[in-house]
Amino acid sequence: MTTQVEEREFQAEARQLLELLIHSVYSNKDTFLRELISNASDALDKLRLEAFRNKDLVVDTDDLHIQIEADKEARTLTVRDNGIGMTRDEVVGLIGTLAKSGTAELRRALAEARKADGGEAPSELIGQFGVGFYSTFMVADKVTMVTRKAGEATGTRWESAGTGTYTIEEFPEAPQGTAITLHLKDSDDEDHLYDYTTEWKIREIVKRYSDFISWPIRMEQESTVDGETTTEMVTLNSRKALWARPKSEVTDEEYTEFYRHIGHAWDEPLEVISMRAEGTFEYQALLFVPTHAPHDLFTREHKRGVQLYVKRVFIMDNCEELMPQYLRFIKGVVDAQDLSLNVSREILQQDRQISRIQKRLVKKVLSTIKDLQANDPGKYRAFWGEFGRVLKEGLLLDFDNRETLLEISSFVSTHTAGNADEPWTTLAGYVERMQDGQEHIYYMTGESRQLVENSPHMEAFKAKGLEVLILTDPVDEMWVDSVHEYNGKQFRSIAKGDIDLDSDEDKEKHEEQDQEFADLLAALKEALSDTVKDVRLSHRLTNSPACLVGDDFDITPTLEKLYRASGQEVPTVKRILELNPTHPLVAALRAKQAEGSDTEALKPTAELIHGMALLAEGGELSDPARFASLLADALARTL
Ligand SMILES: Nc1ncnc2c1ncn2[C@@H]1O[C@H](COP(=O)(O)OP(=O)(O)OP(=O)(O)O)[C@@H](O)[C@H]1O
Repeated sequence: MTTQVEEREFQAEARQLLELLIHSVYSNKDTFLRELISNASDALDKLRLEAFRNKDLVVDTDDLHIQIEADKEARTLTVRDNGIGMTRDEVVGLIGTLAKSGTAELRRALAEARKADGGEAPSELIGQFGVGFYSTFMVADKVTMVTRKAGEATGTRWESAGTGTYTIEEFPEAPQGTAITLHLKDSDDEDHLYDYTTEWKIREIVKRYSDFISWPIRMEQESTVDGETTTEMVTLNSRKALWARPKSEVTDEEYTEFYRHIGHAWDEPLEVISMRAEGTFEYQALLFVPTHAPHDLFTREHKRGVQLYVKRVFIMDNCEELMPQYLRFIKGVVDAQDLSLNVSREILQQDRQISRIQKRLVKKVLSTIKDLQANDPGKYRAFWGEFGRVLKEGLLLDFDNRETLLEISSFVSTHTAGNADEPWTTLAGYVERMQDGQEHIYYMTGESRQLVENSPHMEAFKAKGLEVLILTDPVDEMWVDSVHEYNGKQFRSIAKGDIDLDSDEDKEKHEEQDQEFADLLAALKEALSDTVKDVRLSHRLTNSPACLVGDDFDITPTLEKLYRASGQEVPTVKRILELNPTHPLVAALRAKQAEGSDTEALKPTAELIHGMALLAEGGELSDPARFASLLADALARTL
């Protein structure tokens, strides 16, 4: 059979990354072996599962393992597995391109670091990201991969020096699985580039990073007894499932490496949660709260959550039935004893035991966060900064745990804004600071802190020193509509409904003002009938002439925008224009009206006031050109 060697180019991003790795002075080069072993272990998991599910697949699963072969003379190191393997298209797609999350994030971080430094990016950055297969180019100047997908008749050989191109050809004699051979660079201890053909070095790396891998990692070992040299195959890893060992017997380092393996993560876990249930339905769980949020946490691509094992056998990644959406950042393993290996997503969805496990896991995660909040505020703040936005989705979705979620949530408020040490308040903190006679927890939603803080709606609250929660995450727009109270105190939007913070005495004055301004209000209402549903006097303004408010159950303009951005049709909600009777503009307008100016003449001013109110809260004018021309006319008349 003729095999044609084809030369191809790496995708542009992959080329940049390779360039970086080849010239990297990053000190921890040893991690390349962890990445290769991790990929091989995943490939073995996949094969076992596939063979179990697809009885027609002709594969030998008797001795699934990983083998490391070092050749001192040739200066090569090979990591071989007899796992699922890859087709030619998969090799091109998975290895030749760079669609992966971690690497995209790394490129972004590098570009940012470059911009900040104005020069070279610190190569230490690389070490914080899993660059997977590509990390081999830190230690090798040529990499050869031979692979055959389980069930396929022929294999593929891939080779690259990492300099922009790779070759790919058919390789009929490839055994099932994948063998990756690194043609090692010369060792240079100063550059942390060790001799990766030495047995002790390989042993050390496997022990440190991959001891828990459940498949045997084997290597030939030479020993000389009485001048006679013999070789034997030894297994380098203990293969102990970490979740089955008591927490006291596992070191932090072991947990970290395990977390990195299952979570495809590069950071340290913030918290480790270990659980076990015995009795009618036995399971063990090992969960991790990450330190950093992955960048794709808010995209549909985000997939890696909790893995399901059944009696030590890997069954599936991202088992949504075990962890609700709003805790999708939690990584880990649940190993259930009493499920069938054949279990499918459909079965899991209906399994009452599984939903019971989920309930317990959720309670445990939430109580861990609560403990952090009480006992380690620094860690809690780090957690909240990374995952608060996701956790708040639970306020909408998890009715059972709503109270706990409200307790462990934090918010920016007018009391905390700008305080770098204490940027958030809990609701308990807010309630403690409530003024005598204050009944509600006040909040305002909006697109940014600055817009909310400077919004006219805040004026009376600032004047009276009343604290307001500043809610600027998209999810805030949603939960405030379904969560009505915390500890008996109702939530109240300061941009909705009729807010009146004044005393009884003031209220009498308001009645008089309402009468005085009645004609003006009616005329403005008529002039603006296409845009607003009512015009009334305001009791929340002290400086601005006007603001726009919604009725209690109206959706906010920000929410309207969010719905539209997600492609949903929403009717435009007409709002209420509130005027400040003490503002000179409003007072003068009333005087003019009393003199008998007609509604037509009032119309341009009415439009301008409405436009100003919209701009003041950061809104968008529907016809900016018209607003500008009305403004120009009005100014011209003053000159
Ligand atoms: N030994 C292998 N056997 C089968 N497939 C493999 C093997 N090594 C890599 N692959 C495939 O190539 C893909 C890319 O591997 P790579 O190590 O670059 O990234 P990854 O493992 O997906 O991500 P991460 O770097 O975040 O761990 C893998 O997802 C897998 O599908």
